[in-house]
Amino acid sequence: MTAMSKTPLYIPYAGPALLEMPLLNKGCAFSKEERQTFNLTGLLPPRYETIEEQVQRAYLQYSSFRNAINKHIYLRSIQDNNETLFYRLLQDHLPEMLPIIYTPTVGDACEQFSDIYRSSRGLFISYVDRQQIDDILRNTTKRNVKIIVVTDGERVLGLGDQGIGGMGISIGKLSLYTACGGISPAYTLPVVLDVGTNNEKLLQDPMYMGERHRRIPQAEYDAFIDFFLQAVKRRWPDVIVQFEDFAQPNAMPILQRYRDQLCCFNDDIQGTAAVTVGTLLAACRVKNRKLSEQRVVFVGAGSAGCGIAEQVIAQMRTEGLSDREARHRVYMVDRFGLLTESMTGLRDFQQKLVQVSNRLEDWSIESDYPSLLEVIQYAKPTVLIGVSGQHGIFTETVIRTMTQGCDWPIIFPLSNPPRQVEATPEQIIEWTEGRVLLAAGSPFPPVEYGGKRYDVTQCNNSYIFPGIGLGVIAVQARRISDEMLIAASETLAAASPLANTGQGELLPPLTELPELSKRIAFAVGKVALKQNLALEISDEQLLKSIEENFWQPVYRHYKRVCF
Ligand SMILES: O=C([O-])CC(=O)C(=O)O
Ligand SMILES: [Mg+2]
Repeated sequence: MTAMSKTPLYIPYAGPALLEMPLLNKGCAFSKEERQTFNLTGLLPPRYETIEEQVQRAYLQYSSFRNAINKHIYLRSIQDNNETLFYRLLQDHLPEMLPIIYTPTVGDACEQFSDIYRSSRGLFISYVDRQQIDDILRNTTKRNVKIIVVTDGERVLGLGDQGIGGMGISIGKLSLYTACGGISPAYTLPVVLDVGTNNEKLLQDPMYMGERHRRIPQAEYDAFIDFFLQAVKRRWPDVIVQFEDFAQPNAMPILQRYRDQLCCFNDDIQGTAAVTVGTLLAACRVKNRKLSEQRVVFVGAGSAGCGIAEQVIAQMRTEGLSDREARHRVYMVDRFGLLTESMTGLRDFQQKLVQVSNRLEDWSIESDYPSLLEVIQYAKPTVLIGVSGQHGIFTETVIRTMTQGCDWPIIFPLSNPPRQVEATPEQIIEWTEGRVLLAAGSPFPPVEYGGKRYDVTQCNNSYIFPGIGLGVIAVQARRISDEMLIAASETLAAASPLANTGQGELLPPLTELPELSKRIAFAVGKVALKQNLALEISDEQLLKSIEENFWQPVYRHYKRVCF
């Protein structure tokens, strides 16, 4: 794409200030005429460059950094200097750069946020500033925000409480909304709510840039979340709010409280569920079996695990099982073992997923609750999903025992980043002797085993959320329903190269993410229309709206206007 996009942009900015606006800056791609018009002559090296030439230089510099975090810092500095160039660079090198701006390197960027901080991006909303919330939302230069990713930094990936370091994940997710979902960066806003941190290391760290106090009490916290969301609604009534990396005790209650009040969703609960069910459906298609025939064990019964489990159950019901039958097929294992009806202290959403005791009567178990290994021995699962954040919890014995009980097990170690993974793809391939349908939550390099190369499918939310955002914007949906998420999963499963052709991976390559996001957007938009949650438009108009909303990293021609 070398052509400039057609319509000119009328802007009142000029001189050095224009070069400091990342949404408008073009660096040496400002033409001679533009340099005259906007008082830029002499402020830039004299050569006029194309974006391709700029990408070439940036890529050379990028490649000169050896380690991932330095590459991340470099890319983020381009993003803060010239967003069009940043996204064009990403577009040209998507599979290489996705792990740098997103999982896994974004985890390091969150942990080291204050150490590597360079320039401002997004909004830092502190509890102490809450009375100024309306002013804060007016302080951003972005007037027409369509997607906010907000975190309170309490459970960043599998890395726990990172305080304001959570800003890194809000920025990373929104970069994917643009790179893969075509949402213009002018419409996105990363937010971190600073409600303190319980991370002692951060509280003691002289570099830490957040408020230095422990997390505020629950009642104040709940009121603050409400205060924030009401202010957001006043400022941008139609915005999509994506909740990201909230800790378990808050994630589900916030979603339940607000999902009928504004257009919001929780990526860790619903995005993870949608991508996992989509990948499971693809794996079942490869095996020529239904999801409702599988027995599924989850390791990790937090909001992510329980969210996926509910979505699996919903899918089994659509395949003809009763709710009871479906729930019998799903086993949740947490720190203390299998969730059973005799277990106390469970949260509401866990309570619905317990196994009834009389189904376990034949099991001979060693302590109060069956261990993971005992669940594998007695329940004989065909699917094993890890969302525990516990590295090494899928031991060799666990995997070998599972393999004895079923042909072609489906095993998804989903915890992020890679050092938290339940077992590495290499270990799982070795212990199953290559007879496994595998997907991991983070990117992993291909595995050589028995003279064969196994590419590792990445089952990550990034296959889902950019398409949902695009679909919601294209039809101006008012809410995000479960049915819209199911449509996203089904669209993903239908795109599985392995299921469709017997070749390739379970999910399409990352290079296809933009095209896949458009297909997901179409499916999501159609469901929103059917449910009367959106504008009344035809299929052709929907397709057109998706294309029109899909922003491309191409410089526009500028004309000068006065304030
Ligand atoms: O960011 C990712 O890669 C997936 C995700 O939401 C999480 O692990 O919290
Ligand atoms: Mg997350």
